[in-house]
Amino acid sequence: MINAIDKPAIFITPDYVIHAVNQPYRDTYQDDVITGQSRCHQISHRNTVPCDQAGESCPLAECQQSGRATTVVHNHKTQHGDSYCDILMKPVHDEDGMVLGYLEILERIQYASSQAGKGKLIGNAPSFRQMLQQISRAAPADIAVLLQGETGSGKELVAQAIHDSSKRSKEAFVVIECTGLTETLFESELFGYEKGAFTGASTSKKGLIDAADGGTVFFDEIGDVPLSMQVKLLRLLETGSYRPVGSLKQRKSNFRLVCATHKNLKEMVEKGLFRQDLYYRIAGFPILLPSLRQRREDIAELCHHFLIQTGHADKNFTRETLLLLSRYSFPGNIRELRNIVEQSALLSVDELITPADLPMHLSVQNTAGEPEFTPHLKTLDEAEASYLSDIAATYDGTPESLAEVLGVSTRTLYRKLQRYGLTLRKR
Ligand SMILES: Nc1ncnc2c1ncn2[C@@H]1O[C@H](COP(=O)(O)OP(=O)(O)OP(=O)(O)O)[C@@H](O)[C@H]1O
Repeated sequence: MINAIDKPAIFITPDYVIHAVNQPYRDTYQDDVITGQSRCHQISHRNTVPCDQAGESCPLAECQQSGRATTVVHNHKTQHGDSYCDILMKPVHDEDGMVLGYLEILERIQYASSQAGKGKLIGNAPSFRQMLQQISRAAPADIAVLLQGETGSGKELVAQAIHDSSKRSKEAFVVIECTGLTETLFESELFGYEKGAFTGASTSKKGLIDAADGGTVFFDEIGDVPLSMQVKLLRLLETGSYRPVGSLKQRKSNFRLVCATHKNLKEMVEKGLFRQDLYYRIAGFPILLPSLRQRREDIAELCHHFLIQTGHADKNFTRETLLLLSRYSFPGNIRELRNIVEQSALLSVDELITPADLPMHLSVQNTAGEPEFTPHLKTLDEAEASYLSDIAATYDGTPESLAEVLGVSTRTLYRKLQRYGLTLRKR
């Protein structure tokens, strides 16, 4: 059975011992597996103890507890260095329904990494990993995804990652920037036009929707589409058909929809600024992107990443500089951090980037009494509480849909909310 799977796969017993392994698994991990002896955590994490004793959730334990298949994103030590893997763990039963062991299938997540310079999306914080898990769930399906997050938090990068790991990845990824689109521009840009449709239309032109046929359309800042255009957008999304300006013929386009916004669309719906029907059409699978403030522990690695990306790989931030950065609020999120890194690298006279090289509003922060930069580490409970608190305040869907996205039962969700004294935002 294992050999018929084209992804890395193993069969393990409840004591974590690997009893069968396929070739893709052997090709992925550096350490040799001795079947009947090696344990999964030794091979994938080089840990002597199971993952749940080393600060990560253990899919085997979860699977044992629930008796059902479970999924989790882990950071594994592979031939390619540290690599995020999307893990599927399934119980395997004998003819009498007794559990024989567990089948673990792994899929490497190519678009993200915990290490600078190794992927497009860099991060390691719990909220970042939660996001990766949601991306991995949503990407292979054709469901409409709504990305919600502050400006500069990586929405476009995530949209691209969803496209790249979908079955449409070989087709076009078309970005439509909705901010500032007038009604005329909206129609001509999206749907195209026929020759002579309006003054200046000396030739016909295909629209972006046509270019996206077979691929993905990313509507950035969907909350900025004025009400008058929302109805046209809804018709396009409902039927997949549209009419180029000046044409009598309907055309069809088959695309996957990903939208992004930094606005609270649900609140806009309540105020009558955004159509409810359009909202439900675009919010098939909402994903909340953490702000940089919610993942401060990633700042040091992101700094390193941007030094490499901007051609300053030979430079380093001093601990004091990292400390100042770790205490800043980053209203512009990762985009702002990237700009700060590039600017301060250019200003530094040698390979060490010091507080004096930071923009003024950062370098004047008082760091007295804070001797060393230490990454902002949280306990797992604190991380869960802060993640749930953010979600509880902003999630727009039903408790059932939220529980499904989070991969827990509705009862578990309510139990956790109660534990941290949280209530879901009123819908
Ligand atoms: N996790 C990440 N790792 C590395 N770079 C990132 C990450 N997230 C975002 N970036 C970088 O930060 C910048 C801003 O990202 P992006 O444009 O995707 O944000 P956005 O949320 O779409 O912004 P806006 O709301 O302004 O449209 C880009 O340069 C992007 O490459």
